[in-house]
Amino acid sequence: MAGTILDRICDEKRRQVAENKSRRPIQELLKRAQDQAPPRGFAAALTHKVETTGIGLIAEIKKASPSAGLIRADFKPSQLARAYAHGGAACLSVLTDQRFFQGSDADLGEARSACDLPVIRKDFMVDPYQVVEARALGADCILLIVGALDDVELANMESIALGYGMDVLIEVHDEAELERALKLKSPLIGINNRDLKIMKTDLATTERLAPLVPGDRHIVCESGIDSPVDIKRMVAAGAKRFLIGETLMKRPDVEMATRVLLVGGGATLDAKG
Ligand SMILES: O=P(O)(O)OC[C@@H](O)[C@@H](O)c1c[nH]c2ccccc12
Repeated sequence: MAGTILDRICDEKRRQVAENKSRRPIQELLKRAQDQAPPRGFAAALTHKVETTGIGLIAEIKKASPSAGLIRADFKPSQLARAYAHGGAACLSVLTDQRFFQGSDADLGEARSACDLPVIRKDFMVDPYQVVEARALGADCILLIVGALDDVELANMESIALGYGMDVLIEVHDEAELERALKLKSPLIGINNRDLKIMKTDLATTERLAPLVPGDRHIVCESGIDSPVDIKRMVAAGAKRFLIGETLMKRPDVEMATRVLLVGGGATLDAKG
């Protein structure tokens, strides 16, 4: 049987990383990573918004995806970053994968320098080289997808990221993956409502897994959130942190859409409104 979409993406990623390694030796990246200002504090910014407004939003900058195709034609990462910041997001997520999401490393730099929000490099990490690359690009957090990595790879990449002072979002989709995620150090546990193996979303995933997440970890409810009603449903399931892309990226006025979603979902306004 042919592999899943996730397998295909990761195979392609391994090819790209091999290419990048020969083009840009790790020594060069290590130096660039070292020259960066310290990370902005991704998990801390989320917690701050949760404490001040009730909801911490990671707003995603995503031009296209394998499941949706082209999401937004008018795509300017710096403008979108400012809109999300003014709309009340705690953090940004920037897709840097080119082949499947039409993103780029440059998008991350543009978004991050346009505002003061912490940024997660949203990509498929299959090699420690990419963690150093993320820091060299200025990323404040990385994503590790449990379903794509073994325990040794996860622990290794997590420790490199934590060593740089970055945060790590550990993404799971089922009970077995959650159990493996809980062996790691990072408190940020992303429950992906989208099954990356078949690209279908179901909010019941968060309802099923949230009760199994210990109180010292923070649930990030990811994917498929369409409306304030969905937010309220996920809050009732125990989520206070959200990762939302498509719904916001499809709206012409992204700032307004962000605010409407947050306030409609039950967030109170903080000082910035
Ligand atoms: O656009 P949505 O349905 O709101 O989802 C955002 C985010 O959760 C999704 O883009 C995502 C979650 N995990 C990923 C891993 C790789 C690529 C993308 C993702």
